[in-house]
Amino acid sequence: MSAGRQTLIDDCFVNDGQRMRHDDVLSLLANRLEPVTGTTTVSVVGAQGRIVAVPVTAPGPVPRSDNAAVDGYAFAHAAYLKGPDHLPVAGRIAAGATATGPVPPGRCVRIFTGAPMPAGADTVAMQEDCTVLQDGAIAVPAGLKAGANRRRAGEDFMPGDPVVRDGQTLRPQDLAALAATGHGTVSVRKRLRIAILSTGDEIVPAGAEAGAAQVHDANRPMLLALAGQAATTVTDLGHVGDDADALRETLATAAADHDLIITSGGASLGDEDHMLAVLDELGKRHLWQIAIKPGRPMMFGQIGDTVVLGLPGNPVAVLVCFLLYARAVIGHLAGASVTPPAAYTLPAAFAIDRKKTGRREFLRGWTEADPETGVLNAHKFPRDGSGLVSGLQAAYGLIDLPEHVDAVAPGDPVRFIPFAEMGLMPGWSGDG
Ligand SMILES: Nc1nc2c(c(=O)[nH]1)N[C@H]1C(S)=C(S)[C@@H](COP(=O)(O)OP(=O)(O)OC[C@H]3O[C@@H](n4cnc5c(N)ncnc54)[C@H](O)[C@@H]3O)O[C@H]1N2
Ligand code: MOO
Repeated sequence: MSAGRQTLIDDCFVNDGQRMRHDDVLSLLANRLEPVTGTTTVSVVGAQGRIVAVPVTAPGPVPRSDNAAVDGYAFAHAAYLKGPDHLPVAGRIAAGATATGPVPPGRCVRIFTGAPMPAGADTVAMQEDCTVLQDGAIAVPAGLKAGANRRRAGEDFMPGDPVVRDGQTLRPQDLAALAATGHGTVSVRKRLRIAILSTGDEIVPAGAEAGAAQVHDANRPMLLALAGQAATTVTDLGHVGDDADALRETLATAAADHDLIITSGGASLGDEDHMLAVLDELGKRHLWQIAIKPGRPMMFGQIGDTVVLGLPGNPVAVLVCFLLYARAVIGHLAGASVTPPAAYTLPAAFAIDRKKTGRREFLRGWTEADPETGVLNAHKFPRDGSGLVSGLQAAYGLIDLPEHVDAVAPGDPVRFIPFAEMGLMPGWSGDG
């Protein structure tokens, strides 16, 4: 974060106990956060996942000239309409060659896919449709339209057309567009510096021996993977116990050289939960307690100019809070355009007899076609516990039940947000 830049407004306007609505949390994050990353120039090769800092336009037309879309024979359509259907071959143009020409009327040139159209030719007959006659002339079938099998200069990009816009996260096809329009480099945001910390006396690292009262640290590998994208660098701060001094020191040290710290655990008000007190002591808190389930005790604040997100300890709350809020925070700080994920309205394949109104709930779910009707339904993981990592694995997305809903009957329309819409892509295997 640049020195002297005030990213967050320094007031703690949320009273403890007063829970903020989901939409208001998103507005708060959008209003209080701005990009903190500088810019750098990188090669187009390998730039996937980086965030565009400066919009790019096409300097010239693409294709750069009219060219053949197929291997075959190029000729003037007007002469072909009037003249004989066999055309002597007047030359040959391969892809990459300079166009010769002009092609004399009533003649054709041998041409290959991607080769520039010679002057005097506007139409290409595909070689499979043509016959090479004994005298070497080409018999062209009747019925070809003017301009057939010809690609026009600029039909993909005209000079000045936008190629990528600022705030856009570069996808492989965007790299193709940059390269196709002649760009070898692109100006992108520098990587956002994120630190990840687990808290709790009961936590032991993945792979360590654990007693019956201990819990393996599931959150840290998940958060490191979620936060570790091309547009970020991620520091693993490991784990601290329920010790206010150790937590204070770890957070203060990390704040010196990170833009964002994400913690999990210790977010509520138990005697061993220290996040709230330590954050209040070291910095400012802007939010604690959201009217959602899971993830209610998430906190958002700052230590100096470093943003702090204190996620609850339950792994389900961690994933949900990351996808709903941390992703938006990272986007705002890293200079990305932040847009709400697309949600699909689908019939519920489950029932919920009673839901508390005034609270937004995000259930773990997936979609499945009804075997009889073929209609896609939303299914929910049968158990709701916030500690169930297996439910996260079974899910393909979140079922979003708004505040006013008090029950769900089978067939009721519900909003389903696929994980892929929140940046969690399924892998290569068919079943995610
Ligand atoms: N009296 C109240 N108790 C609880 C409340 C409440 O409002 N009043 N809220 C509940 C809700 S909702 C949640 S969520 C949790 C949040 O608690 P904390 O953020 O303080 O988290 P912990 O107590 O440290 O841990 C909760 C749970 O998660 C396990 N955990 C923690 N870290 C990890 C990790 N890195 N990997 C795997 N599992 C982890 C931890 O062992 C606990 O089981 O509080 C409820 N209680
Ligand atoms: O809301 Mo707590 O976040 O998991 O149940």
